[in-house]
Amino acid sequence: MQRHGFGRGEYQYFKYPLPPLVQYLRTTLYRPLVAVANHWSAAMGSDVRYPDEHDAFTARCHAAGQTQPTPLQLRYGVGDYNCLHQDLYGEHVFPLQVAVLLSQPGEDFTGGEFVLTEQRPRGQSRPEVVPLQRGDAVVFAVNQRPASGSRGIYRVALRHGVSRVRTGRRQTLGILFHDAP
Ligand SMILES: O=C(O)CCC(=O)C(=O)O
Ligand SMILES: [Fe+2]
Repeated sequence: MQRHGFGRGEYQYFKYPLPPLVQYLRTTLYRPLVAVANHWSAAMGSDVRYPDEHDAFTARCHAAGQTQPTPLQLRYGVGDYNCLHQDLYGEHVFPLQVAVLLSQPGEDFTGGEFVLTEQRPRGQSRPEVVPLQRGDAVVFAVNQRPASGSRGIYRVALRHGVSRVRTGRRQTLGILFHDAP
């Protein structure tokens, strides 16, 4: 889990060409997320805009030397966990990512909860556990998202991780839309 952050467990990045299902999920999930990404970018005062199709965004990553695919499979056994982290690898960052739980909580494993923390400016981090069943996907911010308060829009910084697996085995599919150098 070194490159992925820190923790205990196995992870495996897919290579190009991606398995057809992973490729399909990456390109089709991208489309509805572009509107959110562009809205967030404008709200946070950034000039970055994301193209409608994932191919065009991949071309942008590749032109900047970010050519390594980032979708990955993660496997956690007893005692494994994933420290709170952000999957930032280069200049080009698509601000949302997806994780799909491939195992059934309570049957295949216990513990191993998907955890997010949200940090408001000058604030402490607020934890959030996202309850997932096998086959559920969670869409979450890679780095920052805008939030509105009484004094306008401010940035919330997110981190994500997985609490310790207590019994069994937990598997996930992680889909990031930017590639890595
Ligand atoms: O195993 C998980 O639920 C989270 C994996 C992860 O860190 C990711 O998909 O980026
Ligand atoms: Fe991650």
